Amino acid sequence: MIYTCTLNPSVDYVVTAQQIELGKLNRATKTAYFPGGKGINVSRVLKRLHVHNIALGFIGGFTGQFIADELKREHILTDFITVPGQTRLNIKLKGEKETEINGEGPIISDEHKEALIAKIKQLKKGDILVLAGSLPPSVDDTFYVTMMEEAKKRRVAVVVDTSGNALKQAVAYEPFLLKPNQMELGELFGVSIHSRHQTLEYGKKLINNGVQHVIVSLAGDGAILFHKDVILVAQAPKGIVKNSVGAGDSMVAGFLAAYVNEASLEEAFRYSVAAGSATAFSEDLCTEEEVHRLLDEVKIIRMEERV
Ligand SMILES: Nc1ncnc2c1ncn2[C@@H]1O[C@H](COP(=O)(O)OP(=O)(O)OP(=O)(O)O)[C@@H](O)[C@H]1O
Ligand SMILES: O=P(O)(O)OC[C@@]1(O)O[C@H](CO)[C@@H](O)[C@@H]1O
Repeated sequence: MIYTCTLNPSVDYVVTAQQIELGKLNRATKTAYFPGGKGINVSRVLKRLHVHNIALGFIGGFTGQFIADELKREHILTDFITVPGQTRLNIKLKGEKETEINGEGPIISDEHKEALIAKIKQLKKGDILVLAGSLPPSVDDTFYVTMMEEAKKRRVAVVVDTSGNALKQAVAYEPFLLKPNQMELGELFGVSIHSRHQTLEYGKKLINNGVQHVIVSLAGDGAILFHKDVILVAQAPKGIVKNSVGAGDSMVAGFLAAYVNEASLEEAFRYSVAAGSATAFSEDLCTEEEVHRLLDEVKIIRMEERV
């Protein structure tokens, strides 16, 4: 079974306006709410790709209830821990450019943290655990470490899609998959990456440190997959970007969906990039139909060098 874990879910409030001027009254031309948070996005895309999964994490208040209701409506299994306070509302402003304002999230008590660890202790060898997104302010980075330790003891494969210190600490646990974007890859090594050469250098370092698969996402420029035997470079399909929120999460879901269906590494990577781009070209997350439509448009080059 695949478990996604979103410690800090969100309701994504997407506001479209022709012009956004700070300090003025701006009127939206369109508004929409989506259940959000990185792990929840992974769960929603996996389900659309017919892969059963269970969403874990903390939810609270009317916003948390909205997430639970929406996932239920989409027939996604959940095993959330309900906490006092409100799940955050993240604002996604779509004017000429995309601007995001992410909330902080509720306070999580020690009792609720332990309840989540107890759920991780129920996972079994062969399960996959996706740890995705930021941590609420009351949960420190070592919480991901505790979860990874429990997962490792049980030979559960771990996927990590987060940033900052939490991402840095994940490397030592030899995760199955890391999906940093170029900026997050740089942050991992305390550098800022500006060239393909540097992306290759630091991606390879992660593999040499024991990470099994690394996908560095490069937005409209595609992505690079690193594995000990091969490096694959993908060009993203061209299209009109409607919403890049969740594109990276869709990549994670696409890769896992293909992997559990025993696709080759190259096929899984192709599926991953197609899913990322399909989300970028959609208002909400991608649909299976759109992912399949884009598959042939993902151009992959196999690099000769081994890591
Ligand atoms: N402009 C675009 N055109 C085509 N594909 C895109 C575009 N932007 C994103 N994608 C697709 O989505 C994938 C992930 O994008 P990106 O690198 O922006 O992820 P991210 O930074 O993790 O995003 P997020 O945190 O918003 O989910 C890319 O590898 C690509 O396949
Ligand atoms: O604040 P975090 O946890 O880093 O990111 C949260 C978030 O921006 O990520 C998802 C897109 O990847 C959105 O659904 C959500 O609002």
